[in-house]
Amino acid sequence: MTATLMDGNSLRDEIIAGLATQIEQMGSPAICLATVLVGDDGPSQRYVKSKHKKAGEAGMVSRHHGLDADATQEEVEAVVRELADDPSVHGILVQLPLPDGLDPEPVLDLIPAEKDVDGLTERSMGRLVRNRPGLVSCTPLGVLRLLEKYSVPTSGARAVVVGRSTLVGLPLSLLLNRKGVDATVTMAHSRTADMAAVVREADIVVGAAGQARMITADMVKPGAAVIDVGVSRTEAGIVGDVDFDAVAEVAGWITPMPGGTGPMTIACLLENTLTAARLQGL
Ligand SMILES: Nc1nc(=O)c2c([nH]1)NC[C@@H]1CN(c3ccc(C(=O)N[C@@H](CCC(=O)O)C(=O)O)cc3)C=[N+]21
Repeated sequence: MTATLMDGNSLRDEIIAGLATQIEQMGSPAICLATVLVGDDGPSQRYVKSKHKKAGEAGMVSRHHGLDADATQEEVEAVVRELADDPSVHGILVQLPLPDGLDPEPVLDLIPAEKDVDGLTERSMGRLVRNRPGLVSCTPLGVLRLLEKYSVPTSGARAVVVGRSTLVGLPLSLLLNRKGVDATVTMAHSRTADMAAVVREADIVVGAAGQARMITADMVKPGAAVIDVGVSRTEAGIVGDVDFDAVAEVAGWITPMPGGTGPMTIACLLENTLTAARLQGL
């Protein structure tokens, strides 16, 4: 393998240790992250569990609200409303997707901007677009931290983000385009014509489409940084958007999967929770 491995696990540990120190210096206030999970999806339960474990390591407290898969819209909204009104809760994360039949939009609308540790509400997304300070989606933040940590040049670089989800692709494109990061960003998606040619232009490629191993070695410019955010469930387990083994022979940097952007998402969620607590006057 020729590419430098971008190790999300070790950077996560570093970030969490830093958070623990900061919280200790604040006098160890009870900073609380609340998660809401509807249904009994296995992987979602695992992610949520891991979020709670890491919150503890950062010196935070956490709360979980699990609802049955057949919970009604009103029941889900009641839980979120209660957390929104509870001054001892600083961050609220509603695990997406919600089961079929539930509309996420009115649920997310109930999260106050200062508790929106996922950066998904209209207020948070609006602030991001308008370049105002606010909470930003954790996975895109994690991608930026990895690029920074490994000194991947971004200014003037061509970045191609494959996937346009509101959770990852869209906010990440905006962040890469920001002053200070200064990449030239292309948002590619399922209707992009000649995807291979578009990706081949990129100095930074982010796979965030959820299409198993769609980014192949022939699509990658030698020396490019390749970041895998994709999560596809296959019979062989969870598979990323990047054809890792072959791409690692071409790329300059590459994230492993697992061990790349997943752990970074959790680290940045906790970072956002501390920011949220401070926004609330802690
Ligand atoms: N409102 C909301 N916010 C989210 O941030 C959110 C969400 N909904 N829905 C689902 C996705 C997925 N997600 C992951 C988090 C951590 C890992 C992670 O830590 N993965 C480990 C492996 C874990 C395993 O193998 O199960 C790794 O990549 O090393 C993966 C995926 C957050 N998401």
